[in-house]
Amino acid sequence: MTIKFGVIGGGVMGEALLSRLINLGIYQGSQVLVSDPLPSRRSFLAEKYGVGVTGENREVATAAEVLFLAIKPQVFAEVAIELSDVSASSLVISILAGVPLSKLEKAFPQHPVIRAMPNTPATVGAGMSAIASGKLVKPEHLEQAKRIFQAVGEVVEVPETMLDAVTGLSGSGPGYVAILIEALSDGGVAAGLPRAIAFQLALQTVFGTAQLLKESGMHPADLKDRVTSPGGTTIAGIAELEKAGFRSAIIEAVKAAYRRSKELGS
Ligand SMILES: NC(=O)C1=CN([C@@H]2O[C@H](COP(=O)(O)OP(=O)(O)OC[C@H]3O[C@@H](n4cnc5c(N)ncnc54)[C@H](O)[C@@H]3O)[C@@H](O)[C@H]2O)C=CC1
Ligand SMILES: O=C(O)[C@@H]1CCC=N1
Repeated sequence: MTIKFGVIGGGVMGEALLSRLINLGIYQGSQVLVSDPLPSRRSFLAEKYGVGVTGENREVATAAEVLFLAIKPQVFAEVAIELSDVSASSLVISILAGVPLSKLEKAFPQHPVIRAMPNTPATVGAGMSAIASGKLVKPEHLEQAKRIFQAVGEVVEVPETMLDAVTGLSGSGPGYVAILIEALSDGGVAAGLPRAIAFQLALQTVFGTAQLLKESGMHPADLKDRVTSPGGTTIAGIAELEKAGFRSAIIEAVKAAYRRSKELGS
C-alpha cells in the first residue's frame, strides 16, 4: 500500500493531524506511517488509528508522498542529519515552531517545503493554521497542504515573515485561553459556586463569546459595551482587569512567544 502521509514525531500534534485525516476518510490508516522513538507511542497510535508505525525516521521519509514533520524544534538538527541522504521528492510540511524555510530547504534540498503553524484545537477540527510556501512549492502542493489543514480547521496563507507572530498568537494561544477559563472558574469558586458548575459556566462563556463574535462579525469592543450596564457589574469587573494590566499581560504574552519562536529557529 502506498504511504500517502508520513509523520515524523507521533506526539500531540502528529496525532491531532493524523486522527482527523483518518476520521474524515482523507487517508486510510494503512496509508499513514508514523515514526517515533517511543515504543509506547508507536503501539498506542497503531492500536487506536490502525496506522503503520516504525522507530526509523528514514523509513517514513523514503516511503511517504507527504512528509509531515512534527518533532520538537530542538531535535530538528539531528533528524535532518539522519535524513540527509534519503532520496525522495515528497512534499515536506513542517509544523516546527521557529524553524525557518531556509533551514528546512537546506535539509530537504530536493523537496517542495511548506512551513506551517497549526494549533491544538486541530484535534477536534477547530484548529487555526497558517502556512507559508518554500521555493519549490507548486500550486498543487499548496492545494494539498491546504486540504490537510482544512481537515483540522481554518487555514490562512501568510508570508513566512509572519509565522513567528502566528506562533505567538494562535499557536500558543490555546494555552492562554485555557488559563483564562481556569481563572474564570476559580473566580466562580471564590464567589461561592461549586467547582463543576463554575467550570461549565466559564467554558460556555468563552465558547459562546467566540461564537457570537464570529457569527455576528461584531467588534469585541462593541460586545464589551453591550455587556456593560451603567453603574453595573461588568464595569466593576473590567475596572479590576484594567488595574491588573490584563490587556497588557496578553499583549506581552504574544510578544514573548513570538520572540521565543524566533529564538528556537536561530
Ligand atoms: N503542541 C502544540 O500546541 C503545537 C506544537 N507545534 C509544533 O509541533 C511540534 C511537535 O509538538 P508536540 O506534538 O506538542 O510535541 P510532542 O512532544 O507531543 O511530540 C513530539 C514527538 O516526537 C517524538 N520524537 C522525539 N525525538 C524524535 C526523533 N528523533 N525522531 C522522531 N520522533 C521523535 C517524541 O517521542 C514525541 O512523541 C513542535 O515542533 C512544536 O513546535 C505546532 C503547533 C502547536
Ligand atoms: O510551545 C510551543 O513551543 C509550541 C509551539 C506552538 C504551541 N506550542
